Amino acid sequence: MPAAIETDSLTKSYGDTTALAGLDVSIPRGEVYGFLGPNGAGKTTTMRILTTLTTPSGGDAWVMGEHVTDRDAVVEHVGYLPETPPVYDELTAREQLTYLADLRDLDAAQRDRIDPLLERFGLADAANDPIRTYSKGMRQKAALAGTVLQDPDVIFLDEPTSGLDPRAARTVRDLVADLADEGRTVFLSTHILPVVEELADTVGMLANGRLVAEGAPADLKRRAEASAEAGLTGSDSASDPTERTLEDVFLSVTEDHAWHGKSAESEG
Ligand SMILES: Nc1ncnc2c1ncn2[C@@H]1O[C@H](COP(=O)(O)OP(=O)(O)OP(=O)(O)O)[C@@H](O)[C@H]1O
Repeated sequence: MPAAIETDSLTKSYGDTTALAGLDVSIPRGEVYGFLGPNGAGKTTTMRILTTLTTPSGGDAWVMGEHVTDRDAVVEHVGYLPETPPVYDELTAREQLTYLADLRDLDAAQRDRIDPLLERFGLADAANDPIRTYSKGMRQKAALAGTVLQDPDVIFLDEPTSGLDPRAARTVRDLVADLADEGRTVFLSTHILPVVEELADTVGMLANGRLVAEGAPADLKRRAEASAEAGLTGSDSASDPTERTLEDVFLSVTEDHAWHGKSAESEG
């Protein structure tokens, strides 16, 4: 059975800027993969390639065994929640989901998911109110409902909790955990380390378009502890190696790779 997501030496350039410099990942079905990286590392570019919104410059990528150049085959399998929720202020949540169902030519069985989804995402009472009256968390939930409407196998989420208050962020994290429990593959891009520590089975750390570390969150922390004890890495935030966090790992591996291309600072 093919992996949910597979990339082989995937590259993407925009003019002189190298966004991806040879990405190799293999993500089994049903896994929550936390994709971490500083600004400009290439996270959004990766998700846009894997959802067929942009084409790679080189290398290969497959989603559920379908090559990303076969747009019709890939879109059947994927849902994508971009960083800015794609919702229309003047529509109600129910109208937004119906509009998406029309746009994607969904069948009656898929349309029957609209009401249960509104219920599940806590939007049933507000389903007939215009989205412009929603809080940020409600907007994000409406967008996430749209992402899973066609029952995708693989869900790509770009910073799904960014800008939400703690309660709304908790709700979105719980919904992501539920989606994973249903056996879907979740590709979760974020800067927010506690979110991946809580949700991810595997974490991939990206810097300058390359994967610089990969493993289970606990394994990455153990590796960081071991290298700290050996005096190999230094981070101010964890003088006690037993208290190393994923953040320390993230900071040390992304710093080590800063010389590969443009530095984070030069991105503006
Ligand atoms: N459409 C584009 N045209 C030109 N350059 C682009 C374009 N999209 C991305 N880039 C560049 O490619 C690099 C990777 O960008 P990308 O958006 O994939 O990073 P990211 O990891 O998602 O960053 P962030 O965390 O800030 O969203 C950056 O240097 C960015 O400026």
